[in-house]
Formats: sequence, structure tokens, C-alpha cells
Amino acid sequence: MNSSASRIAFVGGGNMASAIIGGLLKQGHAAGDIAVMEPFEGARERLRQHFGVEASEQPAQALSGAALVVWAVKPQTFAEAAAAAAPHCAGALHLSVAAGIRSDSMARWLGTERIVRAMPNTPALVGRGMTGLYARPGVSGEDRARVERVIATTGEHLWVEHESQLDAVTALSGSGPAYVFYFLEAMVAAGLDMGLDEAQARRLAVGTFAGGAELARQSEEPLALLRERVTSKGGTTYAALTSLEQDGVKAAFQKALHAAERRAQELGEEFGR
Ligand SMILES: NC(=O)C1=CN([C@@H]2O[C@H](COP(=O)(O)OP(=O)(O)OC[C@H]3O[C@@H](n4cnc5c(N)ncnc54)[C@H](OP(=O)(O)O)[C@@H]3O)[C@@H](O)[C@H]2O)C=CC1
Ligand SMILES: O=C(O)[C@@H]1CCC=N1
Repeated sequence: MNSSASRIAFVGGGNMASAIIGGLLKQGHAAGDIAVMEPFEGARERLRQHFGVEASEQPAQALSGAALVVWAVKPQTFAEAAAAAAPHCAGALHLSVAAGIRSDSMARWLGTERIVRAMPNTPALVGRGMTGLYARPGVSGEDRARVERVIATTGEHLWVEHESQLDAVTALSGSGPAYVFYFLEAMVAAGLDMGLDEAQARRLAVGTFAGGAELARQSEEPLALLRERVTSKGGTTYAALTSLEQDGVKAAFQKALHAAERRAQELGEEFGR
């Protein structure tokens, strides 16, 4: 087992852990300085084969000597994992990506104030993640910088001042890629209905989303103005947007994000005890 300031241990080796590990390795972090505590052999084997990192079900083996512990378990299993892991990570900085689980709960379970919460998203897999970060008041500038260096390997980040804002981040950007895929699915299905083939429809839909997002990123103009520039008077876009408004799509979408935010709050209450 290594022991060094750059050693990072992950608790939970699923989707989000893999996205962050992939980012770290691409940026030159040594695989030998990464270990994962993961209870299921299938997942451990995949991590070893895919990333060359150490994976163990034994907390002592995975966590000892880690300067940073990244919590990437489901909110439902966080308390159980924390009980097993806490005795083996004294002195570490903790970074949680779990939706909803409050830093108060983590401080109680882990006996430390050195806690940062992150809400990443799956485009981290391709280095285009968008992550919200919140640091508990006691976290030093050095610890914040350390977390930033890890998260920067997966894309962009922004800090929020109040922990409750992370539930909004979860609803907007954490779950957000699923909304993008949902709209893409609808666009592709409509393209098929109208006589395009699947590959054509997918390419057009994905290219349009990527292009629209890039235009919005590079522009400082209001989003409504960018929309209006597409909407010729009496034209096709006007017909489509009128149909969307008549069906209440914008209101339904806003309602959906509030449902996600509420669920993040509930997860914290239910599984943070
Ligand atoms: N997926 C996403 O888009 C995002 C997820 N998140 C957050 O990331 C966290 C992980 O999500 P995700 O990666 O999708 O989930 P996964 O189910 O892919 O990963 C969780 C992993 O933890 C393992 N695990 C279960 N119990 C324990 C335990 N006691 N100790 C250690 N490991 C354990 C699971 O095994 P098994 O599967 O066999 O139970 C699984 O491999 C969640 O808290 C989620 O809220 C945050 C942002 C985005
Ligand atoms: O659906 C979830 O609960 C997690 C958190 C954000 C994205 N996936």
C-alpha cells in the first residue's frame, strides 16, 4: 500500500467514480495512487482492468494513507459505507458527490470538518462535466484548491455559497444530462416519423444541441434573444414554439426540476440520519 499526499481513495466504484478516475488518469495522475473501496468483485475487476487502479472490499486496504477520500456511493448506502470506512481515513480531506447527503451528516459520521460536497454530471466522462462545489466553513483554501484540481480533470466547476443551493445544482446540472438525452430522444423520434433514418436524425439532433449550447456559451446575449433570432415571423420555428407553449412544455419542465430538487432534499432527510 502506498502512502502519499497524492493518494486518493474512492468509496464506491460505479459510474461517477469511474468518470472522475478517468479524468484523473487522463491528466497524468498515477494509477498506483488511486484505490477504490467497492464491495462487488465484478465492479472491482472492471476498475482494475479498465484503469489499472487498486480495488478492494477491505476499507483498511483501500483507504489507509489516502490524503483525499471521494465518496461516490448512493445516498441510500452512504451511512453504512461511512460506518465501515471512518476508522480508516483519519486526517483525510473528504469530497462527496452523493446527491442530498448533507455535510452535517458526513461530519457526524466521519468526525471531521474537512468536507467538500460536489455535484458533478456524466459529461465528466468526456472531460465536459459541469460540477457545483460547496465547502464546509472550516475547509482551508489549500483543501479547496486540492478539490478544484481533482474536479478540473473532469471539466468546469463553480462554487456555491450555501449548501442548500447544491440541491438546485443537482436538479439543474447533476440530473441535467438526462433531460438533454430525453429531448434528443424526442427529436430523433420525430425525425424518424418525418422520413429521416436513425443515423441522420441522431446526427442532426446531437449536432444541433451541441451547436446551440456552444452558441449560448460564446454569447453574452439573453437566451430569449438567441431563440428569437431563429424564429422567423410566420415561419416554422414559430409554429413549433407555439405548439410547445400550448402544451405547457416550459411550465412542465420547470415543474420537473423542482421535483428533482425536492427529491434531493428528501434524500438528505431520509438517508442522512
Ligand atoms: N450518475 C450520475 O449522473 C450522478 C451521480 N451522482 C451521485 O454519485 C453517487 C454514485 O452514483 P453512481 O456512480 O451513478 O452510482 P453507482 O451505483 O454506479 O455507483 C455506486 C457504487 O457504490 C457501490 N457500493 C454500494 N454499497 C457500498 C458500500 N457499502 N461501500 C462501498 N461501495 C458501495 C455500488 O455497488 P452496487 O452497484 O453493486 O450496489 C456501486 O458500484 C450517488 O450518490 C449519486 O447521487 C452525482 C452526480 C451525477
Ligand atoms: O439521479 C440521481 O439521483 C443522481 C444525482 C444527479 C444525477 N444522478
